Amino acid sequence: MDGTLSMPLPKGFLDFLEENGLDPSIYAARDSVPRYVRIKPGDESQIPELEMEMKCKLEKVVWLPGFFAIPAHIQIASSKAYQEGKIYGIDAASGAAVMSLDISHGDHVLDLCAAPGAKLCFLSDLLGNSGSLTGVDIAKHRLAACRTMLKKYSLGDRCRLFVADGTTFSLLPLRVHPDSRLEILRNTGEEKIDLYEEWTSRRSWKERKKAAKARDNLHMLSVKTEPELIFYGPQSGVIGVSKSELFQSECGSETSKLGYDKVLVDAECTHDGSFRHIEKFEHWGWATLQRRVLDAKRTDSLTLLQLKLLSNGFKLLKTGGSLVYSTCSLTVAQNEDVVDQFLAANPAAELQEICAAKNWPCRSGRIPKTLRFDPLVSQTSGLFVAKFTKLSIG
Ligand SMILES: C[S@@+](CC[C@H](N)C(=O)[O-])C[C@H]1O[C@@H](n2cnc3c(N)ncnc32)[C@H](O)[C@@H]1O
Repeated sequence: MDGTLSMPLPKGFLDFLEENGLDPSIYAARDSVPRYVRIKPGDESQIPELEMEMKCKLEKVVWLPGFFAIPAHIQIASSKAYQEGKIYGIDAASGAAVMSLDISHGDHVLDLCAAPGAKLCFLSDLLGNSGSLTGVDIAKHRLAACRTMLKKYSLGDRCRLFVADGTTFSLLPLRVHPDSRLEILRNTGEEKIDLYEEWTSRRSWKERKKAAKARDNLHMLSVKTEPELIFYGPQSGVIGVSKSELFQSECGSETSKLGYDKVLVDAECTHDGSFRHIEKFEHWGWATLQRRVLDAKRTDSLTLLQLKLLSNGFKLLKTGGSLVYSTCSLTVAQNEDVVDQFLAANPAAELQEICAAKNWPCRSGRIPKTLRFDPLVSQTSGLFVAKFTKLSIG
């Protein structure tokens, strides 16, 4: 054990850090890292009331608009503002990953690894009443948690959520004006039956039977063929669309024009940069950490997964659009190495400078233009961020 750390780390984890050239002292800095909250635009006037309720000062994060730091021991879950959906917890480094995308009014945005949904909420928050947001995650129960969050924070109006494998997901954004679709729905008589109507969590007996049959088939084939739509908001563009239209996959050349304007690939990783995640293993047992994080075979398959997610996210990006790749691992294997392999295989991909980062408390990754946040330098959780654009070639 390392005596300088307030949380004793097992030898296996320290070896993992050493093998990956990571400094264990970044975990010692965790006690001084605050908790971060974002206040939804328009609710800033509630700050004094919030401070009284939480018995602490909300320190403005000067480099990240709308973000506030509070002492790490303060729990926001019991506060009225949290329960009323006016503030949500999101680490400042996660906020920076989202800000790197430079969301503009009207953007169609894809979040390829969306659950549990903090970045999804922030994306929706930035889009406001414009564009669309598509969230994808392979874990249905985790994506269901995203749905709960979106509803709680009233951020789901323009969002649709698909349970799907992000390495093969291929649905393009619906670039139609939601209102024109609603008009079709109102005026279409006999075909209405095939068109999506307002989303409801209650499903008819017929739909439940159909879903059960699909599950049985899936079980027999043990493959998932089609993404499962588990939520869509009234302005997501889904209402009034037919199933065949919604599930029409991208087809090569179309994507350059009709793909997403912005894509976030916040990939599955070993989470070793997130000390709050590592801390959980104190309760779950360090053997679980060994199995889930340190196992070399798992890490190898993870880097392959990360590369596939990044490559597929890029495929779905329109020409001139921006993609952000992030992980909460600090290992080079899951970050710079993945970026190098991706760039070598994708001549249309170009690394971009993250302009806003000039004033951010982070350091450069091993590849220029990439960023690394960590508790020591940034007073945040650990995060790697790289931004790409898609060039028009050939
Ligand atoms: C680091 S978490 C994402 C955190 C999320 N962006 C947020 O801000 O709350 C990674 C997510 O990737 C999902 N995932 C793992 N493999 C996937 C795959 N093949 N396709 C899509 N999602 C995947 C996991 O279920 C997990 O929810």
